[in-house]
Amino acid sequence: MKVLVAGGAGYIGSHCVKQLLAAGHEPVVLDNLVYGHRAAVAPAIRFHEVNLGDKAAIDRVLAAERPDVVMHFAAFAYVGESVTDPLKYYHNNVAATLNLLDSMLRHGVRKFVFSSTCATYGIPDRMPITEALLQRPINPYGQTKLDVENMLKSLAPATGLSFAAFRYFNAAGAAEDGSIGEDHTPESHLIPLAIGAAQGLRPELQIFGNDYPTPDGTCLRDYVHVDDLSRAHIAAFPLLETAGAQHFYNLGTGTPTSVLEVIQAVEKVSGLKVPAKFAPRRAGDPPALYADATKARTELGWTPRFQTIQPIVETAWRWHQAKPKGYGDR
Ligand SMILES: O=c1ccn([C@@H]2O[C@H](COP(=O)(O)OP(=O)(O)O[C@H]3O[C@H](CO)[C@@H](O)[C@H](O)[C@H]3O)[C@@H](O)[C@H]2O)c(=O)[nH]1
Repeated sequence: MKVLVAGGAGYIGSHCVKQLLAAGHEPVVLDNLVYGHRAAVAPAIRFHEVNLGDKAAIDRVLAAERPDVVMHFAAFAYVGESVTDPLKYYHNNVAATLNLLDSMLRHGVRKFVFSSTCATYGIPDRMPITEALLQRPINPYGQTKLDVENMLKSLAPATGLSFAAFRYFNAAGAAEDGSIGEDHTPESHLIPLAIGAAQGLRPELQIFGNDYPTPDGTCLRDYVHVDDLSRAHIAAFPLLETAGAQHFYNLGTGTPTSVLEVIQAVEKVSGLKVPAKFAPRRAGDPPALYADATKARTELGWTPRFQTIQPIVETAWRWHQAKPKGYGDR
């Protein structure tokens, strides 16, 4: 398949591009490089430096490339910031996606894979989370992703668009060869911050809340390896052959891991101490989120190779050791 990967220079997108190549597909990357890194995409891959706010530019790319499938990873994904600047989230996560879909449909491209999130569930009534649970996001990040899911649902019957929307739990880890990994500027995610603190490259880690109703008082999350996520996207291609098909899948291991357990894993893997202190809760953080991914397992044959936090942190640690100096600078 020829696959246009929007956000292909970002964290999850770049890992997916690598997996697409390995599976014999033809990825083409579209990215504005505001958060992505050119160095995360192999030089041989065709690259369009385009902002999804620029409708004419997207149109030109779609007309020139005519891909079989579009995968869409380009979005803002920092939960804390979504609380302080929701408008930015509507521009970048909803309006930008509409531009992309509009252009796709005008050029007869009707297969779409969308990065959604477990943040669409908000604070769920039950755990683990199945796809059937009510979606009631508690931050604009989750809300904008749910808005796009709803947009896709209403477009599919009318336009023949077929799509798979993946509700990721916490994407984590790095390519096993250490070539690419997580690097956001500014960084807000737990594992890179904990590793940076251990290396003495970042300030002491703040643990956001130790009074949650969880076994050790810190939030529980479901950390899923980025290569496992990527494999699910590729496994969905056959489903997109049916015009108007709509698919939603949770992607997580089902293993709940607390913030303190992540810190312990980083200390064990690195042999270093993570300097950390307790801080107030962060707005918009649900106490616990972990997946029931039975649907992806049965319908896509998807089984995550990484089931627990330590081997995931091992890949992240390897990447942080290998990362070229200045990689995230701009
Ligand atoms: O400096 C930090 C950073 C994070 N945390 C905690 O660590 C956990 C994980 O946080 P983070 O790595 O920021 O991920 P989440 O906020 O859980 O958000 C991720 O998980 C969402 C689903 O909830 C995804 O959709 C988002 O893209 C992704 O950022 C949370 O309990 C945070 O409160 C800290 O204690 N200190």
